[in-house]
Amino acid sequence: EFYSSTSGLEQLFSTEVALLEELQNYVDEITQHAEALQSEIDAIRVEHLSAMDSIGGYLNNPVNAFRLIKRLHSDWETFESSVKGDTSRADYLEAMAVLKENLSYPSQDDFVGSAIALTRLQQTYQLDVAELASGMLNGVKYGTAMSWQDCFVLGQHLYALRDYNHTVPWLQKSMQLLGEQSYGEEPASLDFMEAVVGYHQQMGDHENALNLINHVLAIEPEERRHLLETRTQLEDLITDGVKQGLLHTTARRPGDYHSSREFRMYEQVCRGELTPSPTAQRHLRCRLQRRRFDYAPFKLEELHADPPIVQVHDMVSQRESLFLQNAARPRIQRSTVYNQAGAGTTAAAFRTSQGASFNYSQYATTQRLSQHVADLSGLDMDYAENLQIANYGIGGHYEPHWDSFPEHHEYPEDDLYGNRLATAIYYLSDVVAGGGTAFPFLPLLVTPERGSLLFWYNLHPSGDQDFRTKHAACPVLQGSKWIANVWIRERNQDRVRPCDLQRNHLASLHFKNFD
Ligand SMILES: O=C(O)CCC(=O)C(=O)O
Ligand SMILES: [Fe+2]
Repeated sequence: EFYSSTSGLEQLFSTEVALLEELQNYVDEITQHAEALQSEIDAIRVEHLSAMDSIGGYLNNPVNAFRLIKRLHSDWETFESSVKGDTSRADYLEAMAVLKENLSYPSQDDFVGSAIALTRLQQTYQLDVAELASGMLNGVKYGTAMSWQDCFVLGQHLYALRDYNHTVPWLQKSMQLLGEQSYGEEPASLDFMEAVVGYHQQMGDHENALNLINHVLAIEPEERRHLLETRTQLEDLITDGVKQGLLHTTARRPGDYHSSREFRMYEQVCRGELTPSPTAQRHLRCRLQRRRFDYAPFKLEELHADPPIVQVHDMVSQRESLFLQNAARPRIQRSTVYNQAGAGTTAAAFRTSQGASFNYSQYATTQRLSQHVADLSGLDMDYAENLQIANYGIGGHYEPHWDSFPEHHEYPEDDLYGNRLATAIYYLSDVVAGGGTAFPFLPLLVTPERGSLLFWYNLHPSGDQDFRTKHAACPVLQGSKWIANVWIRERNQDRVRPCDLQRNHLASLHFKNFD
């Protein structure tokens, strides 16, 4: 399970704010010092300028003679000692040492995790590297463009992660951006490009290796003659269609879930490319469902007929959503981001593993969440697990899974609850882009809508797992996603879900080992 959270990033952002402030202090101090010295220099220069007309005449003036001697006797010493006595550098380093003890810093895992999240988004939503690097998402400008160094570091890490397919376009982009720099044709830049040729060669990406060599040779044909031999080799490899190198030898194994048909379907559902057929949707209705007492009826939208999946709108108010987010925020902050001294657990994480768990009785709001599900489903909430609140940041996701436990699941000895009969997910936020709940087999994509509730049964009436209910949280492309999960167990629910003695799970068995 890989979640990532925005609350972690907020902590890192404050880290950078503090670092920036300290560095600004330092720069202000040295600027002040430099300005003081500069005005001394200027004054002496003016003096010299007027002396230039006639040095003899100038020095014959006793006042000028005195001033020259006085400057050399004491002023220059003052300048020197003001440089010697400048504590700004030491002050800065000292302040930094203290800051590092107390601030949150990302770990190596966070760095790798954020690089993976970026390529996950690229993969799932088929984003264009050029667009992404320019700070655009789906044609919308979301941030600053990436530098050639950003692209290079990302490429390098993908290389280290052996994700060569993603490495290639990032290195390519990096070199293109480097070529466009004012210093792009300087020897140091060309040396760098030569080194990157090596990466492309290792990966067996002959085309990009050749392009880069040609680029370098066009700028320095004489100095880079040693590349000619490699160029010929590459040309031959391309002509002969030779496939060698890491790109080809480290291809994904056939058993890899990420290259399975099921996973590709999941990604297509996330992108909105795979949707239920009009026939399947024809009988779906929106309706108002009456409630006990005089509560407003549920605004119920049928999303899928068999297995039935409904989304109920306007269940939780904006205020309640924010209350729940704030209640969960301090508790989902995990220690994957730690401070550099290695002492603190204060900092937040890119990954929220399980989110935070709440007893329904803890707050009036959590009680209401439970009551709504009881009213809607008629199920006995005494047999529900604690409420689980989770937050996904950019790239945060949950790959396809069943909420129900498999047939041979080992329940605790004294288990009174049984399998997870039903799932209810409250969406506690809208999501700007991505972050839908995908059911790859149906194939249904549910768009998170703040305040709504998604509900379905994970088990057939026989108690067998309904394998059609496999679902996932698509990666968040933009924004932050908050949900609250309600899982209701199967015990004592017979009044609402009478047990079927027939094993009627054949309809879903096909999806058990799909691919
Ligand atoms: O976040 C979602 O949309 C789905 C979450 C989920 O499936 C789960 O937490 O089990
Ligand atoms: Fe789930």
